[in-house]
Amino acid sequence: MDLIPKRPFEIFDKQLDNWITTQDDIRLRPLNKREQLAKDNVSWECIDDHSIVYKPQQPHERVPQPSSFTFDKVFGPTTITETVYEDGVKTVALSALMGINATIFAYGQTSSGKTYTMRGITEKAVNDIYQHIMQTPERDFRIKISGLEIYNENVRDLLNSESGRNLKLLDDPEKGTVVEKLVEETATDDKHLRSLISVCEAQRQVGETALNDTSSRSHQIIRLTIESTLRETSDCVRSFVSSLNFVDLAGSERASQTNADGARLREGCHINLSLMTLTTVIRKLSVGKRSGHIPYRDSKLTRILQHSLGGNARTAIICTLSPRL
Ligand SMILES: Nc1ncnc2c1ncn2[C@@H]1O[C@H](COP(=O)(O)OP(=O)(O)OP(=O)(O)O)[C@@H](O)[C@H]1O
Repeated sequence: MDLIPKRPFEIFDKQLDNWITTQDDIRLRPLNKREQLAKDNVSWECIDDHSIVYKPQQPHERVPQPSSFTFDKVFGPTTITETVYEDGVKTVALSALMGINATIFAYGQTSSGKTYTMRGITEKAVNDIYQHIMQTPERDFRIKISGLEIYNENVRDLLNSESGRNLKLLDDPEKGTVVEKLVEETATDDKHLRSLISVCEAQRQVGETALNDTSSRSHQIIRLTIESTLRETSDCVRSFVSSLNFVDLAGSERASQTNADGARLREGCHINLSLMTLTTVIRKLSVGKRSGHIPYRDSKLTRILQHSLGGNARTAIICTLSPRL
């Protein structure tokens, strides 16, 4: 699986005061209007396609050590999402067409560009999936979609607003963890699939923080289940079933930085705890069989994604980074 680092590195996550171990890509977003008006400086410099370095803004500022980091790919502020998709996560996404479970995460602090990046990536992947279907007339494809969000450790169906705010997780002996009563729709074509994705995005819980007027306060998982069967009998593998997960994580944050209190503060605690569990699970998977117990059950996010993280699975993580920390 893809989480085994080819070049292990650690990125200092200033928001959580926590080291996460991962591989894969990082995308630095450009300064937004507010930051430009405030004449903010960019705190990071992309040295080349694989390296990024932190530039302290104050003479006595605490700087993460080391202050330069290596990734599979570094995408600078002028890079468009199409390039992030093509040069980064495309091969992982399209492996779901070959029967391999695939998950793409956007991870980063609040307002760093996770939702912006993940929407673009989902759009490009849907284009490629339907292009592949057109070019593979010998197979019969069926695409199903479900969408959920995990908000304060409660699971909500994004395709069925009537289903309540706290769906149960059940252990199925064959399928692993399943979400009770989660609606799964079959897409009739790409247009229908796009409209269902839009329904999920519109249903998601957002709130205002000091860093983002429309901050996503939940983890969102859009899951495509791709089934394909060979029309004629032959020596080739006849049927594939796999899932492709697009996971837009809630932003990691420090309460002081987002001026959080009340509901926002409670949300932030849940968000940070489940991100901690996710990083622990990923770190343990990265070291392979020696890692012992993997605490999937410590958060709903990792429980739901268990089969997509371990086993017959490929994973890509895009860390998004704000130009100002
Ligand atoms: N690469 C980019 N180019 C241009 N604008 C961007 C880019 N990335 C993000 N933005 C803009 O920055 C703002 C914050 O982005 P976004 O909402 O995607 O952040 P987020 O990480 O999902 O935040 P949160 O965790 O608070 O939900 C949005 O207005 C978005 O349009």
